[in-house]
Amino acid sequence: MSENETVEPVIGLIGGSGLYDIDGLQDKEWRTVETPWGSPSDQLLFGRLDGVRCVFLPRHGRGHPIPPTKLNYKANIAAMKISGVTDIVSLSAVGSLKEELPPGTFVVIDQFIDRTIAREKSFFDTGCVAHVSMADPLCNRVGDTLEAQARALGIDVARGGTYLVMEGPQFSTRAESELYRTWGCSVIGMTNMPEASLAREAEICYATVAMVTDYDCWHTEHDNVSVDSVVKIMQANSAKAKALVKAVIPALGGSARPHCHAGCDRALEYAVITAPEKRDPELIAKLKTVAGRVL
Ligand SMILES: CSC[C@H]1O[C@H](OP(=O)(O)O)[C@H](O)[C@@H]1O
Ligand SMILES: Nc1ncnc2[nH]cnc12
Repeated sequence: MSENETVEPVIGLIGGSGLYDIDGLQDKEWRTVETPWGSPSDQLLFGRLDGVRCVFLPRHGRGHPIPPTKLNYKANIAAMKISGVTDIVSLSAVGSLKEELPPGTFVVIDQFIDRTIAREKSFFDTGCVAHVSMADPLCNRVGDTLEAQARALGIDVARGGTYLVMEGPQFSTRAESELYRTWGCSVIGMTNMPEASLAREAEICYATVAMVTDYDCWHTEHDNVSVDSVVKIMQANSAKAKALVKAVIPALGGSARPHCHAGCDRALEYAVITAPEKRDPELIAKLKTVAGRVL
């Protein structure tokens, strides 16, 4: 895409715990999308909202059969790219690491600390090496829209904050929770990395609405996190989450837009370092589905 070209936005939504479908889409159709990295968590739900094309993926699959470590993050992001998605909104349940972020708050985060240890983190590999910038790991343009729409709906929203990504599936020990608090982290969850870094490699804008469901296990006046409490709060939040999705899709996709001013859609511009004659043709063929613009 040249500097002056515009892009027709297609909005991707990745629904986390408690969000396995979305209402109000027109021309809804669940479709199987295969990728060179295997199958995504489930079929993808294609549809339109106010004329804007959107694609929904339940991150853990419908019925939540897949744990955070076993998610095929590469297939999930590749399936979004293959489906033409330009902007991803991740909707995720998180624990709060700050007193001032009580359950029910929506946090439009702006940073990650990635403590995961058992996940494949890059589409690139031996035979084609690339290093993208993750200094600003979330798309500010999409984040601004999420914040503005949430405020307009009267949702309690905080802008900015660091999401600590833990491996799981067990929740944190109290010592870990306290440690992450001393690091200044705002919220904790198990899924948004490497999802966000793979979206960056695929040049898809990516932002997260982290929906606080609990105070993890550090707060002396609140119960320790449990699945039961997460699900209860997600159910209580679901009307707000649905309203936000309905508002954000037309706000992000209402008209053709130029390049993302945050630069996410050109993240690979100077990232590939492997000399053309040293590239592995088999890997390049796979990579063309996500990084075709620069290969
Ligand atoms: C069911 S509580 C733990 C679970 O919830 C969050 O998932 P998601 O980010 O997909 O909403 C958290 O990261 C854990 O995977
Ligand atoms: N306290 C917590 N830790 C990790 N993931 C979560 N998802 C929701 N609450 C969480």
